[in-house]
Amino acid sequence: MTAVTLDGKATAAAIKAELTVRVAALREHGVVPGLATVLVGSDPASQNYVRMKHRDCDEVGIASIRVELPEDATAEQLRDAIEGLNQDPACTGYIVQLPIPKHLDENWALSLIDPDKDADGLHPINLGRLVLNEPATLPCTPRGIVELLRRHGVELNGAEVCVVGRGITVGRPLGLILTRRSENSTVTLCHTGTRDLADHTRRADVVVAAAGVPGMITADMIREGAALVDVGVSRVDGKTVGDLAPDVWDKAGFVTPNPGGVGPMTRAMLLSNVVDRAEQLHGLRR
Ligand SMILES: Nc1nc(=O)c2c([nH]1)NC[C@@H]1CN(c3ccc(C(=O)N[C@@H](CCC(=O)O)C(=O)O)cc3)C=[N+]21
Repeated sequence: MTAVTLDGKATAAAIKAELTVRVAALREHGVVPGLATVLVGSDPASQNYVRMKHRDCDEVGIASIRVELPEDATAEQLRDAIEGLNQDPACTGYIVQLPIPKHLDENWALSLIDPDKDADGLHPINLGRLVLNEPATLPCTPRGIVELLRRHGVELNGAEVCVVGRGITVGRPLGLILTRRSENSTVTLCHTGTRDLADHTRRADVVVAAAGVPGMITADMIREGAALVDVGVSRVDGKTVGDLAPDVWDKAGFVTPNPGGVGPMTRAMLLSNVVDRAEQLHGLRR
């Protein structure tokens, strides 16, 4: 274990402390930020994530609203729930917990969210703003990864970053964020169609593993001293397993533990997006 730990849990705690101050200031202006979650169905992992998000809200003083729909909810019920939150002044930001049951269209549901209350940054308007270099609410996991690297002094300016995975919540938006002038990285976005993955990961100063394939990034695939970010969440024998193999710790310079890395940062950035939204909705920023 020679690598420095990119401690997401501790960094998230520091961010939550900063947010607590901003929430208190909002409350002094008579503004109470409120995060709502829409959970469709009863997947135990999703229930757990939603529970953690509400616990985080309590910690920093954000009010929280839970909306729950049955597994067999109709598109009309989901639309009514989303439109209800768009109209609800107590809700300053919200998310539709993904995945939703297969009979419902995820992109359709995301498109119904008021972009000004989109705490996940996954509404097409916000993703479009990101592409266009306009101010946008950014997706929580990519934002959390950038923040975690920055707070540990990992250089992104001019760095070669290899992102493994082209999903809508992580890989694709992360590539867009890192190639902005403010981050200034050179990004290689790898995926299941990549011919020689190791050829790309070996050249990288930073590897972000967001493929969801347990242990797929091994020590022989990375450059000595590289920073490694593990986004993978797979269940193997009742344990959470990431995309990094344990042997990377002896070769890398920085590694995110998993759990305790990207997950807590994702939740902290959700809170941060809610506070940003509440400040903006009430004319206190931007
Ligand atoms: N609309 C939407 N937004 C999301 O942000 C979203 C989503 N849907 N669907 C599911 C994924 C997954 N996700 C996680 C967040 C935190 C942890 C997390 O904090 N994990 C802890 C461990 C948790 C445990 O103890 O089981 C850790 O890594 O240390 C994990 C997973 C957010 N997601």
